[in-house]
Amino acid sequence: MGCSARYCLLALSLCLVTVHAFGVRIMPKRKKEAGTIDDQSTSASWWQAGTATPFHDSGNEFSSTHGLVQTHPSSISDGYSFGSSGASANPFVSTSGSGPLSGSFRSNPLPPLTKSSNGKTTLKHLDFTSSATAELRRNPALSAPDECARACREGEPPRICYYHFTLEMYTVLGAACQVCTPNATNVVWSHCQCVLADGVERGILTANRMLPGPSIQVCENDKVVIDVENHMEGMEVTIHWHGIWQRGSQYYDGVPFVTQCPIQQGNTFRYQWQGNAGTHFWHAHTGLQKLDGLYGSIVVRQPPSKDPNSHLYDYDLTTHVMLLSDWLHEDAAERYPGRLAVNTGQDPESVLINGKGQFRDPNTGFMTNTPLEVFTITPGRRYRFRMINAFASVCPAQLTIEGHNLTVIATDGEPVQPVQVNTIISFSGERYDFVIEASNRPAAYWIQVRGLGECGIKRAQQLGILRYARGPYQPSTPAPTYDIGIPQGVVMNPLDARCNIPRTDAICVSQLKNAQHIDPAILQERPDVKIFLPFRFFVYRPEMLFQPNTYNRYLVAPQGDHVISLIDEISYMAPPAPLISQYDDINPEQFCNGDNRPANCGQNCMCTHKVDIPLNAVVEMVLVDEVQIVNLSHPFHLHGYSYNVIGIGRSPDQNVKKINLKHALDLDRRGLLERHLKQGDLPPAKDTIAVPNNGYVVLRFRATNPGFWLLHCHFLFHIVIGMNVVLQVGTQADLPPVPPNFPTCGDHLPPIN
Ligand SMILES: NCCC(=O)NCCc1ccc(O)c(O)c1
Repeated sequence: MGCSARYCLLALSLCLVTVHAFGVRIMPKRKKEAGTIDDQSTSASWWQAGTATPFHDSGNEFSSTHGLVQTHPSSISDGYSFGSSGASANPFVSTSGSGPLSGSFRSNPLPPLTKSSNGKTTLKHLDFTSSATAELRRNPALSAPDECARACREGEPPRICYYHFTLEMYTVLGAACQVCTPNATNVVWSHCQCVLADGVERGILTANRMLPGPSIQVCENDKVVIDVENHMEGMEVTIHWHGIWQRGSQYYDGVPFVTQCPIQQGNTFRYQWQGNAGTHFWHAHTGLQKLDGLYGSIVVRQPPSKDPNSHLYDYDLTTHVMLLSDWLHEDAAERYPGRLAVNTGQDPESVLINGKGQFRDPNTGFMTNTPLEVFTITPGRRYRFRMINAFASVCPAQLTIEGHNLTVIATDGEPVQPVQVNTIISFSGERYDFVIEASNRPAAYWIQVRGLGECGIKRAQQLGILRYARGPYQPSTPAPTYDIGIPQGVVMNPLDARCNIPRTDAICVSQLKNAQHIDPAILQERPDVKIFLPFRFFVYRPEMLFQPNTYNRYLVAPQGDHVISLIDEISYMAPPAPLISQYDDINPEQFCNGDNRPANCGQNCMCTHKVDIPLNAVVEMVLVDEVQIVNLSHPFHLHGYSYNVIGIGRSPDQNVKKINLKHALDLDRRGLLERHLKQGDLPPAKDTIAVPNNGYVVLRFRATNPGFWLLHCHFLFHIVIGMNVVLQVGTQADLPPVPPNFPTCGDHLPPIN
């Protein structure tokens, strides 16, 4: 079969790649499969006809796909043993280092995972041998990523965990895919730079040529150091560590012009922080870069004795992170400010699970046959999974796993009393940790992630596989489709947000109970500070927006409205220099808030929205949805804190069709805002919460972390049109000093000579 080079390079499952002295020769591995398209040589994508099939190598349980070791060969050899059941070996034992890091250790009876050149076990998709070797060699105090991803033990000394992210413009299905895809002898190339995504070629942005970028997995009290080296042509960047409170490291929160100057092209910026426990993630906070691929997971583990839910699971594996993202087949910038005729709106084409998936072209019906993500479990064991919603679009994500209940044990890094559900709906920026018991028939089961809301139009979804070790690779049931999915059963976080009625079909976030002690001051009747923040869009009339000599920003929403975002009638504009490090360089007139609106600031009032909060105050915030678009609930993320979710609701007044600030204030006056403050109420702690459309949420926190903290809708396109506000907690005097040689920036407007 004279297969064209291009096709074979892409169609990994059909071809063997044999390396000869003269180069790479490509040969058919087996006869063409029924339904396989064998001439897509002109296509930029990796297609097959028919339904989704999990990609796997020829039956070797320890094989990887395209050089990435995706799953643990066996949870026995690769588990963190947190329970009494089952001794486990930690796979991340440094051959040169201090020996076994977990309590129990037994030799691995199975073939080893990929070995890197230094002989360490590596997991490429976690970048556990990082590109940081130079710094690591220079400084023996630093631990490598694979040394830090370990079981955490009380009394064990903390480490300094070092990461190096090289940010670049890169490509899905680029030429790297020619040199390190799996081959006949299953040689695994541990640093394969091939990014497959959903099998559709496009330009992307990457950290270390990976999608998602490197995973940061450490123990509580470890110090995390990340050198971010920006080589994206003509782009500046900051990285935000979503969920990390940055107490004492306020300068490293990664918000452009709030906590730092953006990192210029060619520059390296060193972030340093200590992580609060939980499932978090990192992502670019500049422009639209996050949607083009700049994100990755963060897991800060604890000794089991410190996790109130540790008795519920046996394993907390490094590979059981489930990062969900939405995916376009073009640069995100193509959708901003937005188009009117084709590719309108901002809805994604596709969804990825840990950067993997397949895509069915709605026009041709052809499906790419790139690998699906596979999570391996062993019968009888209980596993902690850590789900991260890294979506950028407005679509909620619905996760369902065939044949398995999900026991939710934490959200946004904070433990909750366990609740059992069958499906989890999450919004951009949220995390849900759940336990799966491998108690079903040993087989392979579908994982379905559906994009809801606006994503229903394109029916964007993705599949993954939950596989029992030594069982079959392929689920025996037909692949769930968008319309005929896995039965949803009990829903975590129902879209209808009907939260103040007893119901058996759903559990709201406000019905979760915190699994930890709550500061009694949080539950006192009157908070020290109460802030009502209504938010909405302002819709421009074209005559106003395109007034000659004016250049106001805008987003073309899905229905063609030209909008900006308002919080308390203000659209956030970043100042020209960072608040935290160059406060005095900023013209005070730049600042504003609801009580201090600039003179003549019209309906599209744009300024640096800043609300001042005294240090240590008990703060209550009421976020009120004045957008009032059915099916659109905005997830608000607060930097620097977790808040307690005191209440979620809608107007109890049947005559009120639409909630607004005035009505919310009235409800509050009449004591009708839902607040769970009774003795024994245990409002859960979160850092990202969806405000139900036409509803409100009541949040509280004690402002013990001084700094400049962004509070914003986590939808990416709403951030860039101003749905943000900065909370300044305390004063400059409460903050640690600016790190030495902290980069500066600002306007350059010298006198004209
Ligand atoms: N009567 C208000 C009309 C309005 O606000 N139109 C905007 C709708 C919108 C904006 C941004 C989005 O991302 C989105 O999905 C929808």
